[in-house]
Amino acid sequence: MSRIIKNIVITPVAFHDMPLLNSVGVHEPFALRSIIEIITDSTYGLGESYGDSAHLARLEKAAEGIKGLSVYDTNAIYQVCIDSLIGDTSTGGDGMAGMVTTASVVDKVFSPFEVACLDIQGKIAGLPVSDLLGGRVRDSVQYSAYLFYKWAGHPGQPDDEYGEALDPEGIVKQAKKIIDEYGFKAIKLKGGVYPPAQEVEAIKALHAAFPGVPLRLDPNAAWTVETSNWVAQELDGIVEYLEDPAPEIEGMAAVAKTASMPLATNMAVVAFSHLPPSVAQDAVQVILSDHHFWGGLRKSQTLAAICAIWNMRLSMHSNSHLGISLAAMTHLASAAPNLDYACDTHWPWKLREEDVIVDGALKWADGGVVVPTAPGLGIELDRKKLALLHQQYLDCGMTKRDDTTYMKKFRPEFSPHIPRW
Ligand SMILES: O=C([O-])[C@@H](O)[C@@H](O)[C@H](O)[C@@H](O)C(=O)[O-]
Ligand SMILES: [Mg+2]
Repeated sequence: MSRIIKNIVITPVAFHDMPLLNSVGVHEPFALRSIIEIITDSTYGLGESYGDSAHLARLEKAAEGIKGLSVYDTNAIYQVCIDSLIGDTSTGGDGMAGMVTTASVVDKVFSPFEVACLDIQGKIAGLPVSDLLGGRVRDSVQYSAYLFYKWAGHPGQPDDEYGEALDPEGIVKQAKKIIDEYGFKAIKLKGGVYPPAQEVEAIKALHAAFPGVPLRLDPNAAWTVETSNWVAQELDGIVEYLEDPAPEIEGMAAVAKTASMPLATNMAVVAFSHLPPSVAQDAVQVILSDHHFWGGLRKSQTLAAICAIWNMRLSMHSNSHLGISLAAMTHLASAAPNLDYACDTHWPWKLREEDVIVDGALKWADGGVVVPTAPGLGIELDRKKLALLHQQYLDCGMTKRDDTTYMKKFRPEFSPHIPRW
């Protein structure tokens, strides 16, 4: 099988999303992604990334330089990504709505190409990607029930299947529905939406409704250090970790001094250069890895190794995504021995039928995804579905994720300023 990259096709897609609330606003009716196909003479490999226009332009530029390289030469591919960004002055555009602002742009651009190369390497070797990463330590990867406060439906549209969740009762109802469907064994609540006392009440209601189930609360840095300390006291013995209570490494370090539970982050420590100051201050005890911005699967393994050395634990972050990302996340988590928290996924918030991969390769069972054992990522592109979601991208007219502007359309007084409480 040929190892030389002959062509790269990048297709922007849009899929329906529900009105999920967070500290910066509310999800729009569609989430955007980019689907990356690396093509050789004999096969193809898949990657998935953000779909904002600025990110798409960066991917396209890097792709030009990557053509002609070998799928095994990921060092050269990384260098092309570095070079292609010289003089890039565009800002943002990563599809994270301003919540993860200091991740490495090079790592974000490189990631989907690396995943697609590993997909091809696995196909050539006749081995699943998990084997290329050192082998599976678990046959199924656990995910958490990722709960959101949400409106019943997008304004002006019918209610969606999950309906409204604006108080503790609504959150418990949502948890029951998601857990009934997927069997999740850990629960995360996205906070930073209501005053902390109400979110604490929601966690306590979940604790009462699901005794013994590990819980997490993530306000996306919407609280001051003082407020975070109060929440930490209230949730002592109730949450397995508090995620990004306060902004920045310094804020997290100040909370960590008194909080009884570990602090986790996908905002304060999002690049390798953030690790030394964080470790020095013992600011976070759990890193939420995310191969989309930590530079792919192998660099995520480096992160896992660093966490093991410095006695930090590892979990996994998620944004809205499709099946290619879920496959990559699952292979990575299956081969990371110290990734023993249930990973985050936005999966339940998309329509089941909306994806770009052939049905059946990713199987949900008991709150987890069974690690595919077919060569590569173990998934195939469904070109008809890809064309549909690409058409949806063209028709929806969105070119970037902007939760804040969408929120302001309905609540003009809304401000995404943090810390808010
Ligand atoms: O999708 C959302 O609203 C989340 O808030 C997401 O954007 C965050 O990046 C993420 O899930 C998190 O854990 O912070
Ligand atoms: Mg988070």
